[in-house]
Amino acid sequence: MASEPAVELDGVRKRYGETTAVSELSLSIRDGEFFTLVGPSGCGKTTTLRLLAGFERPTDGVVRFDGASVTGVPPEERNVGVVFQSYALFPHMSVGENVAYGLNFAEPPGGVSDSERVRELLELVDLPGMADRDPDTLSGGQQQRVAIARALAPGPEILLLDEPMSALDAKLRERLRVQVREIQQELGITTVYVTHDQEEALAISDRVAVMRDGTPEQVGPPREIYRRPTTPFVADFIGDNNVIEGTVTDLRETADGRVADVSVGEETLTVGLEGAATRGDEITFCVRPERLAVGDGPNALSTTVTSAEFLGETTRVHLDWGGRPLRLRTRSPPTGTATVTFAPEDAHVITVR
Ligand SMILES: Nc1ncnc2c1ncn2[C@@H]1O[C@H](COP(=O)(O)OP(=O)(O)OP(=O)(O)O)[C@@H](O)[C@H]1O
Repeated sequence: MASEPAVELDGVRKRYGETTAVSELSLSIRDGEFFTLVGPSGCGKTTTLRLLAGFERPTDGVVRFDGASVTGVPPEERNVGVVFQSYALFPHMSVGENVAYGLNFAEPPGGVSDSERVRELLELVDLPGMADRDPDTLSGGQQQRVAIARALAPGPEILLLDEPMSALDAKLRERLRVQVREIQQELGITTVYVTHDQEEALAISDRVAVMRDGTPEQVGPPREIYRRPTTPFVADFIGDNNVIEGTVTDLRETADGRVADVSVGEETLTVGLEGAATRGDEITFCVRPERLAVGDGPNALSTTVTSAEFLGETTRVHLDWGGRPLRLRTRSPPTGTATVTFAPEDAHVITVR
């Protein structure tokens, strides 16, 4: 028999007066999984995490850990470790005392002494020998790792992280996210992570839920979310994308598979098709900027360059295609006018109506 999900939200809704913070929230998170909630500000990520931590009680629905309801169980009895956006370390305590505080008078797991547990944890978060330091003398990234060590001190079964990197600069964030993933893998701890940063979400997660207006709009592994967005919102929010709408004028079989001819303004484009469609359907598809190429080929679009952003290895070029904006990512940016093309199989159909 398949084991129970480590964490389950079943038909959860949370209202604050007139505001619905989360609705129709049903998610199953597997044991040992690194699961990320990503979405724009106000989509209900923090509320979801607070429901899991036990700081909030759902208006409707059930929260389960390992198959058992914890809906009315207070935070201190949930066996979760929580790390917030701000490090919230106690400035009058040493690093080691901060970590030991996380034990909250509980016996350290594994029958070790408090000081041994602190030593183990500081090693885990790559701050060995820092126990006597003042938190003020550490960098933001190091302080956040102390906060993680403190949350892990009593050996929780679930780790909850709410935007733990948002106070750090970009370089530190990139380094810390790798460290967080390594810590999580080493412990194999079920982790729920909240971020508004889609790149961060793709980089560290086993699975991602893209949230919008209090509901997950798509749940899946990073590659699937990136390659096969199921809604225009996900296509647009995750990574850079060109989302295009048109009308199906024909359906054909080609050597490369089934395609639809799609009328977009004055032009007809050909896109690969996996699902069903009929002539006259309204279709929304997307093409990633790195899948557009300058030159001749199928789906040749005449464009004008409006601006370009140098990103190092590649340049993001903003194009105007008959009044529609398009983005191209390339190592050899065009100037002036450019014909760009994309292969039908590089178009991903999002919706057909
Ligand atoms: N305690 C509260 N009282 C009233 N409304 C709240 C409360 N907490 C959250 N909300 C509202 O619920 C909605 C979801 O908020 P939440 O903080 O969960 O979003 P979020 O995705 O975490 O946003 P952010 O990325 O800005 O933190 C918002 O409209 C917010 O204003």
